[in-house]
Amino acid sequence: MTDTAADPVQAFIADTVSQHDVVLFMKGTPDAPRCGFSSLAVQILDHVGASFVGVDVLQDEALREGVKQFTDWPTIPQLYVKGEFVGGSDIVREMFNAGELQALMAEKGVALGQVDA
Ligand SMILES: N[C@@H](CCC(=O)N[C@@H](CS)C(=O)NCC(=O)O)C(=O)O
Ligand code: FES
Repeated sequence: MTDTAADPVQAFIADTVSQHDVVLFMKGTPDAPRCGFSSLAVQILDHVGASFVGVDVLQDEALREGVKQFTDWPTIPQLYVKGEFVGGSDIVREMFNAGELQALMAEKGVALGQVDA
């Protein structure tokens, strides 16, 4: 367990995932992903119509490492829904293919098919 109060990067991650329903820590931005794994996660989120906040870990080395510590998951991308870690691109793809990603969003009260403001 990391002490978020003592670590500003951990605190930033905790705040970000609590303030936004759907957050993708990724390489690059949703409009310009800089890795195929991040690109795949973006495409799936767009496809299901989920509005999400993309956080580019390539902008900050401490964030790139910190997000791995946050949920003890070694890679990027990382998807969070309502503050809970869902998985990386393999898990997101498998859940999408099984209809489970859409079900998870519905279960957690995340509106799909909304146009970004
Ligand atoms: N199989 C992984 C693919 C993601 C992956 O392997 N990411 C690597 C390359 S982009 C990574 O984050 N490595 C650590 C790093 O770049 O800091 C998934 O399901 O998300
Ligand atoms: S940046 Fe090389 S695999 Fe993601």
